[in-house]
Amino acid sequence: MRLIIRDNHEASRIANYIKERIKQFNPTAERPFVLGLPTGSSPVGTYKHLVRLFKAGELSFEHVVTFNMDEYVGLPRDHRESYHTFMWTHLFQHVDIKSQNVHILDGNAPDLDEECRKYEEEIKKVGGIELFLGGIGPDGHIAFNEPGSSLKSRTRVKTLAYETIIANARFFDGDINKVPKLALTVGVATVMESREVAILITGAHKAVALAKCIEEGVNHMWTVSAIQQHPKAVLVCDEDATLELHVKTVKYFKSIEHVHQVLIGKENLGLQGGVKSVKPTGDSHDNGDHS
Ligand SMILES: N[C@@H]1[C@@H](O)[C@H](O)[C@@H](COP(=O)(O)O)O[C@@H]1O
Repeated sequence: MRLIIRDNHEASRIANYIKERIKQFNPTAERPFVLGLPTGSSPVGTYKHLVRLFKAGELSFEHVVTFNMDEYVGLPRDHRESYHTFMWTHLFQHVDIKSQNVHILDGNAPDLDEECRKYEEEIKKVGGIELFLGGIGPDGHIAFNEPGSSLKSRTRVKTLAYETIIANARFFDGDINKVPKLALTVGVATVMESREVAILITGAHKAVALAKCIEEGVNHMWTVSAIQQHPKAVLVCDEDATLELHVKTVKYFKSIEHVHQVLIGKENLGLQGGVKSVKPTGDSHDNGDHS
């Protein structure tokens, strides 16, 4: 696993990385690039840059299939805070993605369990997720996999933790009563089965979660910690999010990153398998498998 610490949340680098991954994959209608996507404030800048790249003619979503992480239950699809509205507002309506290639769980489906089962099936049908971009909650949840979720969980209905309801009240006029109490979410295993995972973590309010995630063991009370067992994972965080980490941990990951940048000879997210001639030894700074 890699930890990349930036002074600012460098949305353009992440967007560029996604662009590069899609281009390298060279997707076609028969073999699309399958991208997992989050909502929340963390990815907004990344989506803005992806739109910019599309408008500049540098990126096409024509053969990209997306699966979103989660959706509230019972919120009308066209509600301003539904994740459907979020995704179309921030990304999909601005790019050339085909609407049939967009997958977002339907929180108003008559049979929610069936909706979740079908979602997993759809993911399987397209050959699994290539790259899952994600965010976390202050309680360390990934998607809506709240503390105590099984690390083997699949897409299902979840009751939101009180902490999450409070955190998300900012989107509902600060009124916790307006925040839906249930959501549909991909499972921890659904995310971890994707071939690559990139998680954005910003802000001091997520510092404890980041520390739990990388300095302690895999634990269902901090579901993002499951990422420790992923063979190709990266966490991108800002300085504020590192506040609860040991100085030694921060120095370690910064030095790894520094060496990596020197080896590849150029600034990039450090996610790419750009080292062709030099094979560094040890974990976290190899040819891009981030293990
Ligand atoms: N279910 C979503 C998560 O998928 C998201 O990662 C989290 C973080 O949101 P933000 O980026 O706004 O902090 O918010 C919600 O809880």
